[in-house]
Amino acid sequence: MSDPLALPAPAACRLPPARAYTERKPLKASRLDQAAAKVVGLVRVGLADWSARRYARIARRAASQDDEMAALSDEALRLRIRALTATLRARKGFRDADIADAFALIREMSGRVKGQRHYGVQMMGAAALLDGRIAQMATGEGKTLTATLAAGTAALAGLPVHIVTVNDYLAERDAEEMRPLFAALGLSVGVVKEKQELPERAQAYGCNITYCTNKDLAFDYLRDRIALGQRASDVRLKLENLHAPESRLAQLRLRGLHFAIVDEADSVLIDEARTPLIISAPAGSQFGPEVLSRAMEIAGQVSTPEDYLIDAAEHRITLTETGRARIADLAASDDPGQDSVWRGRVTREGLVRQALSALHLFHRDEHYILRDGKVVIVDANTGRVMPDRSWSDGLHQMVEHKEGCELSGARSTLARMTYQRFFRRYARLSGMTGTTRGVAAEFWTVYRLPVVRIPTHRPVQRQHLPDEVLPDEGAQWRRVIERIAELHTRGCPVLVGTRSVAASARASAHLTAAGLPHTVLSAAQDGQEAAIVAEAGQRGRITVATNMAGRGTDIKLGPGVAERGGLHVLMVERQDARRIDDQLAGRSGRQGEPGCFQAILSLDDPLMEGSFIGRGLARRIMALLGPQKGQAFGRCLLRHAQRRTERLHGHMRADLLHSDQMQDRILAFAGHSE
Ligand SMILES: Nc1ncnc2c1ncn2[C@@H]1O[C@H](COP(=O)(O)OP(=O)(O)OP(=O)(O)O)[C@@H](O)[C@H]1O
Repeated sequence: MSDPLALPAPAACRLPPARAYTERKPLKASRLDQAAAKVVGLVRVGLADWSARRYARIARRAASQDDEMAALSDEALRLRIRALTATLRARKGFRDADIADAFALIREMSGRVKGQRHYGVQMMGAAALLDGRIAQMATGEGKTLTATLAAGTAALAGLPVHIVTVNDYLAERDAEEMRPLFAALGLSVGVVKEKQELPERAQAYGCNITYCTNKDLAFDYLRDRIALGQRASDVRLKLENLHAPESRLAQLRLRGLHFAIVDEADSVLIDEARTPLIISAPAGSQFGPEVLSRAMEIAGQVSTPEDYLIDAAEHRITLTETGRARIADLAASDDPGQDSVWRGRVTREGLVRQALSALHLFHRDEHYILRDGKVVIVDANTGRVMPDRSWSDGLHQMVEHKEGCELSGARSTLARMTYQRFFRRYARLSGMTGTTRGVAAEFWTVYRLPVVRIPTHRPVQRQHLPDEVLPDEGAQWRRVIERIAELHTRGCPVLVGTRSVAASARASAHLTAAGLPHTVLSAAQDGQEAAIVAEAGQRGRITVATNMAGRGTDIKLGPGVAERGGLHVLMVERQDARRIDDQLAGRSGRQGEPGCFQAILSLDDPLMEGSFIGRGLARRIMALLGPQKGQAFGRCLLRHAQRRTERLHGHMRADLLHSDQMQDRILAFAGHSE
């Protein structure tokens, strides 16, 4: 970057500070510790967090230097940055006065290089990040720019910083957007991308500041752990590195876990924490198509609820005793030779369970798409494809078989862990999010992260219209199309939010039938993402998007759009958590701009599947209650279904963490706190 303000001594990658592979010791996992943390967590959430006052003081102190900073020549500003770097490196920890000085300098530099000066509330948020907290800042408040203050200060102090986002698109976008500012501060910026090999990754992590996704980061750490082996102590690693140039450290991607700023922290640390991270390697044996066909056949001959139970919410199939006996009979009957695969109970039942899962739990255009004859998983949280991931324990091959695709090789697990356990290993962890609704206590119990609410820069102008609940999908789409047509005529851009590729396709079909021009953004169209997002705020645009566009995307309003009420976000399916609804709403009304959020839903909503009341009965009650009370009843039902899913997911995370902690005892190698 040939930036006129860039420091001459430059963007070179620095050596890791003191420790060779820094990471924090695992948290204590005894029941007593956990119970105590739960109580503290609840108390913390209940009490006002006074630390926000301290952050406000830091912000004021930084702002008081504005005139002095503005008067500095570019050269004088560079000298001040050098002096500050020396001060920060000489100290242990961050003092408020130093933080204020750093913020004042970075803010001034940002104004000169990018034309964007950090607001006071952004400095408050950044101070919270440096203090190891979750800064709760409303959607659109500029968290990307906020992170630069904390990351810049920590990096000047010599800490390698990881800025963690939810997807490749955001990691790359944010890195490119902020690179000129960091370059001007003399800091190097690396981006970790999905397809990179080890040297490129190591180089990106070797920079002062690294933008990456939570998936890449956690998998790279897992791979490092495999390379390091069990119980490789820090001292031993340093010694090895001194004496043997080709030591294990040279095979590592990361430089340890020093300081992480997790953007969209609720998505990364809470929602994604339900899925374990597994590194696998090609396994020796694999079942051929005949065995998979036979499993599918048997799966077609058993029935629910006598033989098996489907738990759609937990994505689990449970065989009943009757089912087990039936499967044994079926497997034995047509197979007089008794192929050895079918003789063992565990293998036999495992195969049929996977076949049942492939048939009843994993649906095309929802959980996966077909691309170039391959099954490509769609991440339920981000709505994005994950081309290099596969389901474990033979499920992936079963789904491939169901779809008639060529079978990929079977894989066996090499290492496994959870996001909870991974992020807890950071010496300094912090995060930013638009909402912590319902999960603030969990941030504390699981990660020891307190939440601090940061005020908005300008008052929020977004209008929330009351939810409308229609009895069925047909009525819902008639109403949705009517509303979109009305907004389109007014020139208002509309973002229609769905939960799956299939729902987006349905929305698109309805819009086409109504003659409304629109664009679809989903896992199937991820290549054109930037272009679609850039256009979504223009006059009269209609964009249909899965939750791919529900987080982080910054839709800029075109000329004349603010006068027409800004972007109108229309949600047609409730999400698994209220927080995710809030995030979708937050695509409009950013930075104090006008905007509107509305949900038009139906009792056919996928969330209603596990509801205590059947859809038919719910429709009858709604009709009986009349328009107004019926609406209130419908809204109540859907909220209840959402809360049920939130609770269920909470239990799943707790279970996963518990089993992970058990494993930790076996797999852990010595990590040392700072
Ligand atoms: N200090 C500032 N001065 C001018 N513009 C700013 C400032 N801070 C942020 N912005 C602008 O505000 C918009 C929103 O920023 P950004 O996308 O970082 O918000 P966010 O808080 O991350 O949103 P979300 O919660 O949706 O992820 C961007 O267009 C950004 O350029």
